Amino acid sequence: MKTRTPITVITGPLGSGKTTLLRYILETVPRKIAILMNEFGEIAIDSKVIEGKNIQIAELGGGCVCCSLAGEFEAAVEEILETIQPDLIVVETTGVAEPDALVFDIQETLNQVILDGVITTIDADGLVKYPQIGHTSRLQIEWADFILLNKVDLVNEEQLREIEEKLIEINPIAPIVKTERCQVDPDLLFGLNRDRIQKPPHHVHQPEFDSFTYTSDHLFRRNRFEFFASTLESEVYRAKGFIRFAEGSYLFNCVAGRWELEPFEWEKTELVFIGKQLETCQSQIIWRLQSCEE
Ligand SMILES: Nc1nc2c(ncn2[C@@H]2O[C@H](COP(=O)(O)OP(=O)(O)OP(=O)(O)O)[C@@H](O)[C@H]2O)c(=O)[nH]1
Repeated sequence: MKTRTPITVITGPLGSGKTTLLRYILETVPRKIAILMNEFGEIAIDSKVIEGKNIQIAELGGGCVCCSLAGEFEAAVEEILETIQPDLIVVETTGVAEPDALVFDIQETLNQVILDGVITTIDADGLVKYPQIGHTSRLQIEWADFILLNKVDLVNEEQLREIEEKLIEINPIAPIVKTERCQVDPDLLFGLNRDRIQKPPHHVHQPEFDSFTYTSDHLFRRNRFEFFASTLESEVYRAKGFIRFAEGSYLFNCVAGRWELEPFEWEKTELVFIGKQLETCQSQIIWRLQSCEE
């Protein structure tokens, strides 16, 4: 009998560290891994960030894997199995995806694979700034087999304890490991052998976030862009993408008001902004970006 290929699902709120975890797994786990990515926003940033490392990535288009892409997901898994025959498949969902429909799909409809586990990354800093755990994040925590309580470098012991209590209240069975930049013993992440069976989801998911993109072939003035990032409109919870200055190009990441730039080769500026009620500030943001261009 043919063995089933294990699938690991990485989920977690916007900007909590899913791509950071994936990059870390790819650096540390010496197995043939195929990646399936589903991103929110018209331009796929995350798949570009992890590309080029001799790994196979399949992108699921601009929709949410938990709602509109079920058929596409199944087709992508089948294609990966046929063409790559990986040791394992890792799925990174969007921060706004609810994992229940996906888990149900993997467990019930895909008989060549087996769900190894759901790993949820949690942004400790984000939860200190926005302590209310919304419906989607709650499901991401509830369905986790393993939780990375990430960004511990940005909060204090007391805050960490409070967050941990909230997580245990929602999910008393998943182990919680506290991490900085998702650095965890990779052996803990695989072989979880999930045995909880997902009931058919009653899915009424309507993502509360929206997004828009900005692309440009111009170079940006770094000092102006840094000012722009530091004063980014509070409607934007998450921004990411590539930015080109005269001295080189960078990966830009911004979550809950905190931003960073990491050197990254890319030929044009491509930015995605994700937040709530973005229509109120979109034209202002675009105007401010244009005034950062050389
Ligand atoms: N200070 C700090 N920053 C972190 C940590 N983990 C991740 N980050 C940063 O947080 C930002 C978002 O991380 P990502 O891994 O891109 O988050 P994500 O969950 O993939 O984001 P989405 O796919 O947009 O939901 C990046 O700037 C990371 O470098 C951490 O432990 N500490």
